[in-house]
Amino acid sequence: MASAITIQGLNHHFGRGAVRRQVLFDVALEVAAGEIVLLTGPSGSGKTTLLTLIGGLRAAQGGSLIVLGRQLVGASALELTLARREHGYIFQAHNLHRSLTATQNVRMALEMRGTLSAAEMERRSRALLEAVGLGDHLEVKPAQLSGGQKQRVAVARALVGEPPLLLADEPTAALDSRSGREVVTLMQRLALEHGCTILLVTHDSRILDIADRTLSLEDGRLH
Ligand SMILES: Nc1ncnc2c1ncn2[C@@H]1O[C@H](COP(=O)(O)OP(=O)(O)OP(=O)(O)O)[C@@H](O)[C@H]1O
Repeated sequence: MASAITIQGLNHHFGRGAVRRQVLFDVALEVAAGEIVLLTGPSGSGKTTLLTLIGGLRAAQGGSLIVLGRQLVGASALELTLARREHGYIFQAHNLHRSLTATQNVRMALEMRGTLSAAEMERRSRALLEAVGLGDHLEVKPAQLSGGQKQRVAVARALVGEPPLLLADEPTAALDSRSGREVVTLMQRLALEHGCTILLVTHDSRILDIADRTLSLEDGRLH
């Protein structure tokens, strides 16, 4: 099967001079297209750092990091921007726009790509919000939604463009067990229906069963 992510010899340091500190050590990882991989590990072990490197949200410093066929080590700012457009990304904090409704928040992910008509973007955004159980909250702004509902809007926004790669950082941390289960089931369905590859950072033992494989990062080393 084709590879979605191939990492070899990836190291990462934060800071300069005397405060320079290494947080990732010689990471090697191969994730096949369509695979669901969970990444666990203690707080501070480097999970978010690794996810943001794979997502092109920070520049990789050395080694080799090939994501959806693009080499991200040494990539220009433009190349990283192009890479980011191919990923769905769900953050720990939902990062919704406060002034936009749920539907507008989801639509934004499609508007950035600029390939669909306004009517089609509206249709897909509404359909996905309905799929995550927010059909009654389409025109509501984030302030009127619960934490779990906001996170479901964020999930809909990440999935609406049917990305080939979904990167999620603790997507269920703020959710009760029922909404957490709904959110991961939705991701799993996307993976099956569209061959989407999923890399998910989690401490949530309730969702470990959705994984094809679980990896552990400890002190910046992958096990
Ligand atoms: N921008 C930064 N500058 C300096 N150090 C950082 C920066 N971001 C993270 N670190 C440090 O790098 C290490 C790894 O952090 P990271 O956020 O990747 O861990 P994590 O495994 O995701 O933790 P958590 O489970 O608590 O979210 C930590 O020691 C952290 O303090």
